[in-house]
Amino acid sequence: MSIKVLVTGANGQLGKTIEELFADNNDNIHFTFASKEALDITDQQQVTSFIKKSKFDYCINCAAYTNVEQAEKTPKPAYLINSEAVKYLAEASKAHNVVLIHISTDYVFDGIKNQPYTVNDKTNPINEYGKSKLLGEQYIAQTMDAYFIIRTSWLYSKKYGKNFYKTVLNKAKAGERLSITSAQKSCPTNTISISNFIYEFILSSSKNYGLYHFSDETEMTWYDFAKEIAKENDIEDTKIERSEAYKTFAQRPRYSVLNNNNNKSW
Ligand SMILES: NC(=O)C1=CN([C@@H]2O[C@H](COP(=O)(O)OP(=O)(O)OC[C@H]3O[C@@H](n4cnc5c(N)ncnc54)[C@H](OP(=O)(O)O)[C@@H]3O)[C@@H](O)[C@H]2O)C=CC1
Ligand SMILES: Cc1cn([C@H]2C[C@H](O)[C@@H](COP(=O)(O)OP(=O)(O)O[C@H]3O[C@@H](C)C(=O)[C@@H](O)[C@H]3O)O2)c(=O)[nH]c1=O
Repeated sequence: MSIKVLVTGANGQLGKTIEELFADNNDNIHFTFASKEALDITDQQQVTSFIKKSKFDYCINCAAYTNVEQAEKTPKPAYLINSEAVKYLAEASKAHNVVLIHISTDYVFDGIKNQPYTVNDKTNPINEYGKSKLLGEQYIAQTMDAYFIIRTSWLYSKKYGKNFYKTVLNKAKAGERLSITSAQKSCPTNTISISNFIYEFILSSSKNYGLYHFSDETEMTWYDFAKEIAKENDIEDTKIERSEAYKTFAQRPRYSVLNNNNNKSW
């Protein structure tokens, strides 16, 4: 029997990675990749009819509002996409027996802890993006049982989307001087790693639903990460300067390493 999987927000960096890795597979898993244009998750009617029509087994929600700076300035769209629309997905998934796989973020934490955050740690987001993502998590947990919420950190793809890796690489290649903060620490996570993690849930037909943490394992600051990016691409890093206080509009957690070994399932 084939397994039918809907991927929302399919043109983002995670959606594109899942498509590249798994669209052609020998596991009888049939993916439908829906871009924002094909399925706007803030349109409740569209969400309901899209999910009802195709009898999906899983929905991987890769759609999100991910501009942390802009969310702080004009929060409304972030709440619409990261909270309200997630509720629509949860309600439609529940009504049509679809398992919802939803991606969340290390920014649900305040960063005051000095040890990796477990799924049992108290959330306390310090910016609007983090608050909107936490509300999305809460809507799912209030609405349904058959879900996987996977929190990850500092996601990057070397190929797709807009992210820190590509920004730094492009600026460094162009010979620009970069001032990069060392005031935050977490684990950059390649979209390939989390795509594999997600695929395993589907392959295994796991019913250990609940909240998970998944990140790559190496802790570093953004400054360390920028240095790594230069090194990996054989670019001279003399123009990458450490900054203690790079000015931003949104606050970020000082420390948001996730503990991957203590997942909560039921
Ligand atoms: N990026 C990161 O560092 C991290 C991301 N995450 C989470 O991982 C998940 C995937 O993120 P990532 O791939 O990086 O995000 P991207 O921003 O690369 O992709 C998100 C996609 O969602 C689309 N989208 C926006 N609004 C809607 C809508 N109303 N309906 C349908 N699609 C929409 C975007 O389209 P468009 O661009 O046209 O608006 C974009 O294609 C998200 O849940 C994010 O919160 C978690 C931790 C870290
Ligand atoms: C571009 C740039 C950023 N920075 C700082 C700003 C910020 O503190 C940090 C990272 O900047 P960015 O804006 O790229 O990253 P940011 O938007 O904070 O990344 C976050 O995105 C959301 C979606 C998540 O869920 C998080 O896990 C995390 O990945 O680096 C510099 O210090 N120098 C620079 O030249």
